[in-house]
Amino acid sequence: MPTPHNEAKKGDFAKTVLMPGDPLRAKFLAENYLEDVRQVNGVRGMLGYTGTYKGKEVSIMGSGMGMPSIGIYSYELYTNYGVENIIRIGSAGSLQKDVHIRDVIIAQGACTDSAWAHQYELPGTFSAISSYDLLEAAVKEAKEKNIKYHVGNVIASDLFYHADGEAAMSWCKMGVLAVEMESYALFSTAAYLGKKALTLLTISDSLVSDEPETTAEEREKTFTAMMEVALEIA
Ligand SMILES: O=P(O)(O)O[C@H]1O[C@H](CO)[C@@H](O)[C@H]1O
Ligand SMILES: O=c1cc[nH]c(=O)[nH]1
Repeated sequence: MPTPHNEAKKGDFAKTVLMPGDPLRAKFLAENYLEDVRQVNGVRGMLGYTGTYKGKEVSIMGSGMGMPSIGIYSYELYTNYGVENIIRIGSAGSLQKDVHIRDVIIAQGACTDSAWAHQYELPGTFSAISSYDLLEAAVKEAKEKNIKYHVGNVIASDLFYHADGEAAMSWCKMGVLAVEMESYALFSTAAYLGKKALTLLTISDSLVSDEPETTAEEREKTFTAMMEVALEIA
């Protein structure tokens, strides 16, 4: 049952796993929101926890940065541990002037500059989308919590530092809300395996305005609106 990247045993993960890129965000969330919490993975420092939230069993585990990393962890959670739903809770850079620092994005779909979907040998382009019931539940919860949120497309990029500084502007023109680095692989893996996935993002910086960006500590500990939506719908 353990994998090269996960030492958890069968039954250690809940049906729903919340996945921040940063394992320390997983630790923060587990320690501050879960009851009866136990660590289930520590391989490579990719911390994973299972506990209860309002009486419901939930797991939280880091995904690491980028599509190869979330591709490994999500595939193993879905196939080896019987996980049904993965909700990514990440940070992202805004690509639209009306998407501000700390706003929440509920990702309806993800574009990519990666070759991720080539492995499926499709006779065309795969549109990676989130699971509608998770999306609908997140929108309902965000409304109830009076959170400032946007629903739409994101770009999952292989590149954080792009040689072409203007590359993001092409996605901006297509109405894409924000840039991050994992959702295309997550949504595609879920589709391929017949599982469910959603991404919630908090805007940490802007590529289109001079709003001051958030610090690493703020990204780890203060993106709680998004985290609470994810916990409620888990
Ligand atoms: O905050 P996380 O979830 O890691 O998400 C974003 O932050 C990392 C880049 O700084 C990438 O993983 C990107 O997708
Ligand atoms: O600009 C950003 C911010 C967070 N994550 C990214 O991938 N890009």
